[in-house]
Amino acid sequence: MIDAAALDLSRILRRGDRIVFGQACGEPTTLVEALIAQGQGIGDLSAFIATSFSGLFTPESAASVALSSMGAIGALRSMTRAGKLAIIPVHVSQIGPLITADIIGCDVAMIQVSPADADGNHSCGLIGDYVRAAVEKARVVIAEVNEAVPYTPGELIPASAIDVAVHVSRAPVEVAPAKIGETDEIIARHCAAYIGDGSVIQTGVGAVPDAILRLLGDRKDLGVHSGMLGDGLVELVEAGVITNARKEVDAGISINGALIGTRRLYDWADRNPAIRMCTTSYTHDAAVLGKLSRLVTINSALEVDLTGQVNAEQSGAAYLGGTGGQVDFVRAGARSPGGRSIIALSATAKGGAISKIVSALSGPVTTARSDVDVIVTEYGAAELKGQMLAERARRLIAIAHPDFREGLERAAHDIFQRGF
Ligand SMILES: CC(=O)SCCNC(=O)CCNC(=O)[C@H](O)C(C)(C)COP(=O)(O)OP(=O)(O)OC[C@H]1O[C@@H](n2cnc3c(N)ncnc32)[C@H](O)[C@@H]1OP(=O)(O)O
Repeated sequence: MIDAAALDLSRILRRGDRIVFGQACGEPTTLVEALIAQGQGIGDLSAFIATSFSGLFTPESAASVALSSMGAIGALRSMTRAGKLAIIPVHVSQIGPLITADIIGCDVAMIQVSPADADGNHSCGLIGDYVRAAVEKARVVIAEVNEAVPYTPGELIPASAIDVAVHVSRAPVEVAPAKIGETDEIIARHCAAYIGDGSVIQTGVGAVPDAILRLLGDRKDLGVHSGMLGDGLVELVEAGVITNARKEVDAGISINGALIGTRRLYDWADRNPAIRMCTTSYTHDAAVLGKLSRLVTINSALEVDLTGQVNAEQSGAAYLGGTGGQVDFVRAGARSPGGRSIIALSATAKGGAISKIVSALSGPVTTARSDVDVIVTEYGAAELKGQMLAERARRLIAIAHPDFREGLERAAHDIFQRGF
């Protein structure tokens, strides 16, 4: 084990190496700082990270390492704005397999782990997801062993798999709960209506998911199977609302890939058998998800067109979101007996200047109209699964902001005049 000050990457990395970083709050910030400081001297380095909330990646850091990601999620928007982030459209379920197949290259894995247990195993702490795939593929594994990272059940990395262990004691990245606005609360009420006793929920983090969780205090035996969880989880588990008792698999355990929150969440998760951190090949896997009944998935988007095509990635030239786990979970929720998949978004953006229900998307299709189930805005829920195109347009216009409905009616008339 070495101290961070002694880390000389020029002795470990080779020119042209491809690096994979642990993501979200599992980002190894000491290693990222070292790479940004020393990368130019090594030369021609590239790296993949799925999301980043640290703020360490800036347009200037691109001089040390060329970064790619599945989107501009978290603090990566400054990078897309500056044209310094290469985007790989990929479902979260596929990131691990793409690393294993050497399509997302991984010569060096840079990860953050907890201190080792008595058996010499480090916990992946705040992130399960593609860490193991990176460790198994890399020529060199560099681990930031952080005393402040909780030991979470699930993904363990044996000390023997680590080539360079760097000892640190610093607060991991935290993401404070989002401020919940009036619109978020109304959207949350429409979404919560789909969550009953025994439902298994998947949400992202952010204002709407947090607002939904606050509305579930009277439900019984909720389950959790999610790609990420925030602070909102803790209260519902402690209140006995989330028990996972009725899940067909992983009964009694909240399944999760990433803890994205504050110290409160991290302390709660430490050696807590009520949670298990898993790989994305498990959290987002169709075969695993297919075993769960009453799965309700809730994700967000930038815009939805009148036929139900969902764009969660790009508005014109601005890359704002990402593919993420949306399609994995939309398909799973739609297939689950008694389950639903919800895309929740406010009806307008830019202070009400533009509608998010649109006649034509300004960016790519993230979720196909043939996969989409329920769209929710503050004006209600549009159930689209199995509906004809013209009926979809009627239902979506009904949940658009009133100021935009007339224009959307005219567009729908033009699009559907042949009677689709
Ligand atoms: C750890 C993991 O595995 S991450 C996996 C989870 N992520 C995913 O699944 C990826 C897909 N989802 C996403 O990326 C996000 O949920 C999004 C981008 C769809 C929505 O993110 P939010 O932060 O809730 O969106 P929000 O409504 O606040 O808008 C974000 C920005 O986009 C802008 N925007 C939103 N909609 C539009 C639109 N239709 N047109 C133009 N701009 C828009 C907003 O104005 C805002 O810009 P600002 O920051 O300059 O004010």
